[in-house]
Amino acid sequence: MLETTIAAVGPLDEPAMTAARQLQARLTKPAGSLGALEELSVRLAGLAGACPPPLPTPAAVAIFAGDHGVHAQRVTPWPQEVTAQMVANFLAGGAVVNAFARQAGATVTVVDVGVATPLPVPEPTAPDAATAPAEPVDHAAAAVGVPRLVAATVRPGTRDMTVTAALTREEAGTAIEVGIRTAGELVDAGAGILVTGDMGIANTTPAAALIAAFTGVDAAEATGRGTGVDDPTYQHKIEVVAAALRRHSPDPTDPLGVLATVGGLEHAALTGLILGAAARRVPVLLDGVIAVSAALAAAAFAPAAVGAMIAGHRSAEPGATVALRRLGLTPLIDLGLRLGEGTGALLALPVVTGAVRVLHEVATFDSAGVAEK
Ligand SMILES: Cc1cc2ncn([C@H]3O[C@H](COP(=O)(O)O)[C@@H](O)[C@H]3O)c2cc1C
Ligand SMILES: O=C(O)c1cccnc1
Repeated sequence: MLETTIAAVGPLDEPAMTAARQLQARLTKPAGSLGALEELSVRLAGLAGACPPPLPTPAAVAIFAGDHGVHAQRVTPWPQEVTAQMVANFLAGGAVVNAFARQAGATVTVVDVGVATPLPVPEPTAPDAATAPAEPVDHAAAAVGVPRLVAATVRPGTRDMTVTAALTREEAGTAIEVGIRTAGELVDAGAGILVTGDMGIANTTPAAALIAAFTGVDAAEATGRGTGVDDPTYQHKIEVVAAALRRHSPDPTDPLGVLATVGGLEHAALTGLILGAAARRVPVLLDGVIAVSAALAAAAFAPAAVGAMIAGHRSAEPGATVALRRLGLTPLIDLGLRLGEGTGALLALPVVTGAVRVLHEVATFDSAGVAEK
């Protein structure tokens, strides 16, 4: 499935991009006045092979959840059980990603690709103060439905990458295929854009290792404070990333090997989601540092996959900026977010929709009778 997906990832369609550039030039606004939205609209035309491209709606966020053996190295202050507890929170609709998904009218699919502790049994559905929205939900919310859980555990968490490979190549490949399958199901169900989400306590550590492995920067440049570690823990976390890189010397031209040795199950599944979206020529809106580390892997498998990627936001994690620079992507928003789950990407969704809506709805100088300069 990975091979056929990679083979299906093609270049952007030049005639559609030319048509979009020509249309942008005729719309009732000074040329270039919509800044980054103009180039985004051109790229989405190239991805769809049509001008205007379809509105990127409805949106579907896929949150891949997994645990990490490197948690044993004390790279995060949070207990591993929080991964499973947050999955339950996603399913109950109580996390930040749920609030932003309701706002954006996005569906939420949670894919357990390797949570190590049993998922808490969900409470009966009576809303309580913790999960009930403060106001009646608007009609966008009515479209999003109930968060869905897909059980696709490859193994209950990775191995500790400072001791051994986090995954076998086969396990990494299976997790990638979970992501490809998820992309296919969401697109078949009508999604016009896929949004990346992640949950996995300690997952900023393998994200940093992946970014260092694919870009060649050293561990200190790729590593951030994740959920917010203190100075001694931060220094230790950099050393953990450096130790994993020394142990495995991952080869950036072998993305499956990189994901297996220093990656994570949700990182691999996100790689598959991105490749699956690119193969179906549907845009994929990237969230934070976990998403962009997976995007580097996707680009290593299929360089043309970058054409389907939109950087939703600039995570505060320094590795995210390193990865975005390498991918040649400019994030749409920069709000100092460092949460993950898909939250930053969902906030950027109206920007993407706006970029495309312009091509559908804005009058031309001719049609509106507006004089040109
Ligand atoms: C309550 C809570 C909710 C979260 N939602 C996303 N993350 C984020 O933080 C984790 C990564 O940070 P680190 O590598 O420092 O552990 C991931 O689970 C990520 O999705 C959360 C973390 C916590 C604690
Ligand atoms: O950028 C992210 O996605 C992120 C940052 C910190 C912690 N968890 C996720």
